[in-house]
Amino acid sequence: QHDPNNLSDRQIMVHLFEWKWNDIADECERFLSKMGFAGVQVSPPTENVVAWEPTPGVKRPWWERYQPVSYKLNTRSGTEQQFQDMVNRCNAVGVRIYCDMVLNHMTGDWPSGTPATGGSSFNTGSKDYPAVPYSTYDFNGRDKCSTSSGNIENYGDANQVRNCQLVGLKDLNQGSDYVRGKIIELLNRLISYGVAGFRFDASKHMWPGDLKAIADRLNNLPTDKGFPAGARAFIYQEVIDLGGEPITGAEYVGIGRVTEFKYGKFLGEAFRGRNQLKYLKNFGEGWGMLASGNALVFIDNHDNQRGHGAGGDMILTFRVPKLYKMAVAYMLAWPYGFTRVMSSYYWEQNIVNGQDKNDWVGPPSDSNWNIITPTINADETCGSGWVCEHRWRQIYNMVKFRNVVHGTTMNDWWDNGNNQIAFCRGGKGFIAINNDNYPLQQSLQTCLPSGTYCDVISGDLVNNQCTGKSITVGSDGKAFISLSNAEDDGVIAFHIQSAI
Ligand SMILES: O=C(NCCCOc1c(-c2ccc(O)c(O)c2)oc2cc(O)cc(O)c2c1=O)[C@@H]1CCCN1C(=O)/C=C/c1ccc(O)c(O)c1
Ligand SMILES: [Ca+2]
Repeated sequence: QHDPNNLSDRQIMVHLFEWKWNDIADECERFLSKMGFAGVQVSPPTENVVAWEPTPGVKRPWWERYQPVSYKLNTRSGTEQQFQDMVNRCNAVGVRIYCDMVLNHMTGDWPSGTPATGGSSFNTGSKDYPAVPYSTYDFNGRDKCSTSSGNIENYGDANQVRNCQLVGLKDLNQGSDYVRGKIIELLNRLISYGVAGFRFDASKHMWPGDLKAIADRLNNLPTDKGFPAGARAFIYQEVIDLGGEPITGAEYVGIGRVTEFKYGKFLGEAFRGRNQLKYLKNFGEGWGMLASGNALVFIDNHDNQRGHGAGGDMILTFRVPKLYKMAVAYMLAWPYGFTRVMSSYYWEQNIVNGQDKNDWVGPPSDSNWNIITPTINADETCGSGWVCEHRWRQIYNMVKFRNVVHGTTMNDWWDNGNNQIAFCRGGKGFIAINNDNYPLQQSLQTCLPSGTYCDVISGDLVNNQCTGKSITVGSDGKAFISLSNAEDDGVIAFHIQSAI
């Protein structure tokens, strides 16, 4: 269903991509809880293939975790016990855990003897995964897929997209009672540990009817893990739908929310100058996107931040920090969808003919290929190869902003007819964005009570002082907003809880 099972004063999820379970638990307790995050999307917890040089030079690519070998909870992020500890520790401080679940397929083709993160054996030639167990009868074969290769060849054919193999990945038959039973058993085990919901990976490649049948048979969330009686798992389905294909996100909205990839694409285009920001006045359903209550929105995700995924080269990432922070600030101030903040790790790009040859690089790891624990610097940013966008002041302060204004609508929109915009959220928050190449200098309606407020983008409210800009609002709610195009950040934002 569509409710994230979040605490009411927490409205934003963070994707701690490739983090270890122990490190996520630490982050819940030392940062995510106090900053008002609703929950964490964690990487797939199911045992996956150890992808050692599928092609020369490629070692332990991030996408190995999207090739399950079994439903045992042993991965580079940790053991089943560490997983349970993480869920308990995060729930205890009000931060939910959402699991990224790869249910559409098992692995691609691998030589016999290829290892797996939990030591299980498997044979891709005979589609044999004894640790589940799955055998060839549990997969879509020639009876379901009509292409000569057995793989998806034409995204214009909805049957192929569901019943054929995605890039050679062994395609499970979710129409089979046995396969449904194994999937439901896995999801109910995670529910019993206190997980609040699931990302259904590659949902476009599964029949909505099968997903609904599975979702309907899940147990209620356990009251002994702090959920209200009758609570149901939050479900958000990855459906890459940028239009132009027969399969649309709309087919899946009855089961739960759907990832709205148009959102990040449109904002990437707008902030990169392809579209004037003034058009963002009706951003949402008015742009052909899903209904707000059905949408899971984000600026970038683990796949398209590498340039080739959905939205391609327009997607904003940590590599263009000024534009990225402006787009994230807009997303977190704008009353549409349930928002997800990406938290990445660094990798050195090697762009050849517009494509990053290193787009496969996995998380920071040591000489034994164990994932490295993020170090936290004195200024609360991350080190040792982790970007931790969620720890950037401009981003975590906008998480707070979104929580403060939750429940209000957007009002008092202003724009300069180009790329300077501003708007209120009820009488609780105000934001101005300048993406023109000249200063924004205007007296604007902020909708806030008169007083002095700290800009939460350029600084914080500390010891009743503003470490960044301060703004004085008059009795008419107006304030003089000055935002040069030459500043570090093209945003000013303040709210009733950043008042001095
Ligand atoms: O070139 C690649 N893949 C072909 C183009 C991307 O196609 C994939 C899509 C995909 C792309 C576009 C679509 O419109 C679509 O319906 C599906 O979804 C996946 C989901 C998985 O769980 C595992 C995968 O290997 C893929 C995948 O390869 C490289 C090498 C193999 C993995 N991979 C990748 O690039 C892996 C990508 C990947 C992995 C996990 C994801 O959740 C995801 O969204 C993409
Ligand atoms: Ca499928």
